[in-house]
Amino acid sequence: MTLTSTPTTLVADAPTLTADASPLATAHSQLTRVVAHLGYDEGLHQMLATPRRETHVAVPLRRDSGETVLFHGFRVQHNVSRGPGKGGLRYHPSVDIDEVRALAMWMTWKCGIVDLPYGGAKGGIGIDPREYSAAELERVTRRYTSEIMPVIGPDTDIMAPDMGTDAQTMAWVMDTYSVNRGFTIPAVVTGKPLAVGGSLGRGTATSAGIVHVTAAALKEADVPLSEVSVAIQGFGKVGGHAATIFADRGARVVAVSDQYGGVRAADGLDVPRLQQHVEATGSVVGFDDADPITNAELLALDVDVLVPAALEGVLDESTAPAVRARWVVEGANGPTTARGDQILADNGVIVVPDVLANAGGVVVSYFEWVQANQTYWWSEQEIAEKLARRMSSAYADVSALARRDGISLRDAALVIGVQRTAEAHETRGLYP
Ligand SMILES: NC(=O)C1=CN([C@@H]2O[C@H](COP(=O)(O)OP(=O)(O)OC[C@H]3O[C@@H](n4cnc5c(N)ncnc54)[C@H](OP(=O)(O)O)[C@@H]3O)[C@@H](O)[C@H]2O)C=CC1
Ligand SMILES: O=C(O)CCC(=O)C(=O)O
Repeated sequence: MTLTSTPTTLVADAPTLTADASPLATAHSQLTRVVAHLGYDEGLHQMLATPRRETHVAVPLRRDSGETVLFHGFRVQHNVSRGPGKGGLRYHPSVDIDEVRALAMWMTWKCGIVDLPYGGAKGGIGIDPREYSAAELERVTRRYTSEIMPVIGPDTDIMAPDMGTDAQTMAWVMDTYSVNRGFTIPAVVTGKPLAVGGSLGRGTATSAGIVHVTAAALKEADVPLSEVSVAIQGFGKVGGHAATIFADRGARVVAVSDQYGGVRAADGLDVPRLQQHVEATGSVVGFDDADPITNAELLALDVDVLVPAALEGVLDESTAPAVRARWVVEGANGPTTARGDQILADNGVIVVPDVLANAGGVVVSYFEWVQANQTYWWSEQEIAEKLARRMSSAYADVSALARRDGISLRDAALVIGVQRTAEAHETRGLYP
């Protein structure tokens, strides 16, 4: 398991979530706006707002100590009109059915925006993975997979890593599913290790996509990527690789954070050295040649680009007014609440929305699934080129629609995702 255990000297930063930050409230409010823009009736609105299927399972764990603990696990298939459900599996203490519903809905729109033959799904377990050994996490993952076996599969619902899970987690899911079916079925999950049919480029795909859309947004203002400063909240699979790729492309990464706090260096952080520090200590906190900052301070830094790449709801009515970045590129799912979004728009901040900005992950997941189904693998360069084309084309479509209709990039992205989903419903004859 690559997740490090909690360093004993670190104290988690105060959570920034406030009352209007519920992910499901945010997702519903976004859908309501877009349905009004598209002029859909209430029946279609309700169909789009309601998950097709929700699975709630009890996941008991016998701890290494012999004690038994129980977790709640979920898998929500929000929509399957365009193809199988697709979306990550999250391990985090805040996971509950409403959060998973919101994340599943965002997956539906995301897959529509980048035109993948998928619907949207998401799963999660309310567990803090840092508190459990690798053996315990393996048992939890295998039990969860056994419980949801009837509703997942390479043609029905395909999982991938999200917060708190990784390639190893996907290998356990794949193995449990395959052993139960009697033969190896690599296409039941994506984001798995190369040794069991993973794809080159999946580990960095979400972050690479974030950098592609950032470059595209900057280009519209004639600003080169090599001239901007960037602050990134979250230094996990998405934020950590994004820091590396931004730095490799010449941008100045001036601040990063994790759940314990952040670090800042006005001239730019030495990202490779920072990665080594995190591998050794489990946190960005304590990195030398940098000043400590809190997560709240990071969100308010005077930078060109702010990338929230951790939790939902961090840019809300209390934090959004302090944002000084000109661009917010949403690496996380749902980092901005409806009120936060309005405040950013009023202040002239350009928001590249999650469903577009972080879609690189699911795009390369799709490539992984295609490769697994055809049992023929592509080179890293082929994948990088296909990803770049898909992200550039999605950004261009969204930006053109935003200009044409005089709406935000978020609304334009959601209009495309929602419209493609509704069209599939109606064409299949499922629309009542
Ligand atoms: N992985 C993927 O391919 C994709 C992920 N996403 C989204 O990106 C976001 C991050 O996912 P991912 O990088 O995979 O998850 P990881 O678990 O790999 O990393 C999460 C990061 O967020 C940090 N974090 C957790 N809580 C807080 C907090 N309260 N304040 C600040 N930072 C915090 C973690 O800190 P610490 O290390 O200290 O725990 C860690 O650095 C999520 O919203 C996810 O849904 C979206 C598309 C695809
Ligand atoms: O790669 C995938 O299938 C989905 C990743 C994910 O969970 C997300 O995009 O939010």
